[in-house]
Order: sequence, then structure tokens, then C-alpha cells
Amino acid sequence: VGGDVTATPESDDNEYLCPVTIGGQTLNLDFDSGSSDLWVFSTSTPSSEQQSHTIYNPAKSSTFKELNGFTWQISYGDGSGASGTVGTDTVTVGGLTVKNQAVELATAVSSEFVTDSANNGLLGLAWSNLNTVEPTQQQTFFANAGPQLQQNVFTADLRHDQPGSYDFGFIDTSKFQGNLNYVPVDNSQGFWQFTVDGYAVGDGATGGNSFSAIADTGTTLLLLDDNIVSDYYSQISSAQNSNSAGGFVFDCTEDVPDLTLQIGDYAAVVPGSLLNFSQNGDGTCFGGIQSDGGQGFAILGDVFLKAQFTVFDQGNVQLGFAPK
Ligand SMILES: CN(C)c1ccc(C(=O)NN)cc1
Repeated sequence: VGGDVTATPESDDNEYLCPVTIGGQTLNLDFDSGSSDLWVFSTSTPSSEQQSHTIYNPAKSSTFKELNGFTWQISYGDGSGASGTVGTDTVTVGGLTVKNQAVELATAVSSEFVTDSANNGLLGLAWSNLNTVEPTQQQTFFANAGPQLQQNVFTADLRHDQPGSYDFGFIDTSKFQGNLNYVPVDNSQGFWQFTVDGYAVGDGATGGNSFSAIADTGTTLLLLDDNIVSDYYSQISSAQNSNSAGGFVFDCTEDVPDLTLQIGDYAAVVPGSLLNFSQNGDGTCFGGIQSDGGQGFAILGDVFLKAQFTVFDQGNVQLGFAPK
């Protein structure tokens, strides 16, 4: 048994939304391999915060059960967050159904979610030890689905400005070139965390120290150590770190170099075209590479994941990468 679901980018590839059916009601959710809560806008969300969102109404689901007294509260790397109550329901993603899945109902959401009208909640795909439900931590959709999957994996094929897909339970070899390159994952912090062995800017030599990174479908950009960020932008003559823009920008006319991350024997190339992320409207462009804020590990978000086919292997606790 498996599932295949379309991942549709918002404008500027800011995030990718997938249809999820909960108790017979379909909402578009943000699949997030950097967190482990499945939460939705619901009838419990204040009407002032519901705005144009699609909301889940547990009262209309014949399979919803309240988990009395259970709560959740989550905050994300960008400072956004949400909190609320918990129940269970039948959740279906691309034909793959999990019964009695913990579904977290938002009773409060931060402004970043209120204004992001296409996003009706998140489906966490990190490890269940990151789930925030109290007093009893809950399993993710992927953890619950594991036993029914032919292969205990999900794959991400995100694309620039066009629909991609997530597959659960199988690896579609038509979606990538060559062989998959696997690296071990350290899931002790709940992330899909692994080691990057070096990097290269443009056609330069691969160097630098090895560093820890997480594969995070819920983060838009490629967030790296400040030293690598400075090294990269030193190759773009007009590059500057703009407070008003919130990061490194450069003239849109510039030729933007590729970035290669050496992951074991695999050279993961992120083409310059993806590293010229968006236009600021004043002739400058915003870089796809930005600082990780010195938090001790790099965040390989959608800018990186758009350039790879990625296998999140729950059974073998490893990640697989291949070019597309
Ligand atoms: C505000 N929104 C839609 C967010 C969605 C996801 C995240 C995140 O850090 N995921 N790993 C942050 C914010």
C-alpha cells in the first residue's frame, strides 16, 4: 500500500501545499519534514484568524474522537507558531489511509499563518520525538503509516514554479537520474539530520569543514553557516547583506554561481538559477542562500530540495539523494 500526492508551490515557491482528507474533509496542508505535528485550522480557531482559510469541522466527521485534556503548542524557526487541542480521525494522503491519527486543532495561530491563506495547517514528517502534544506525545502520520508500507520510506520531488510530489511507501525510479546516494541520519534531535562533508562555490574546489544539516521541506531557503554564506556571496560583486530585505541581495542581472554540497560520495549541485530566489522589485534579487542564524546546523530547505530527489527512509534511518 502506498500514496502519491501532488505538492503545489505557492508564489515564489514559498511553500508547497498538498491535499489531505481528514474525516472526509479535504484541506491543503504544508508537508514539513522539520516538525512532527499534524495541525489544522478548525472551527476552534478564532473567526478573526480563520479569514479565508479552509477549516476542519470535527463535528461533521463521524470518525473524530476528542483526546480530552490533550494540548499542543509549537513554535517554528522563523518565530511563527500555533497551539490548541487534540483529537483523532481518519487521515488519507494520496490514497494512503491512517486511522486514529492524532489531529491537532488550532485554537491560536500566529500572524504568519493567518495571512498565509493557502496554508490550512501543517503535516509534520520529522520524527515523533519532536511532537508537542501533552500529556502524551503522539505519532506522526508517516510513523503510523509505516507498518502498512511496502517500503518504509517517503520521497520528495519538489519543483520550481510547478507541481511536484510526495510518495509514501515506494521509490519511483522514473523521478530521478542514476543511483540514489544514501547517508546515515541522526534522529536523536527528532530531525532528518546528517553530515555534509564540504562545499564548493561555482566551479571552485570543494573545501570547508564538515557540518551538520537537516532536510527540511517546511523551510523555504537554504540556510548555511555564516562563513559559507560570506564565501558564496564574495563571488557575486553586487551582493550585500540588506537589513531592509532581511538578507543577502544582489543585482538581478548578475550571473549567480551554483553551490555544491558534498554529501559522502555525492556532489549535490544546487544550480545558480535556484539561488536567484526572488525579485525585490527594485532591480535587486533575494538570494536563496541565507544565514542559518548560528544555530549550529544548516537547514537544507526547499531551495536545496528542488534540485534533488530525496528519500526519507524511516526503516533504515537514512536519507537518499539523487539528481533529477
Ligand atoms: C509560517 N509557516 C507557514 C511556516 C511553516 C513551516 C515552518 C518551519 O520552520 N518548518 N520547518 C515555519 C513557518
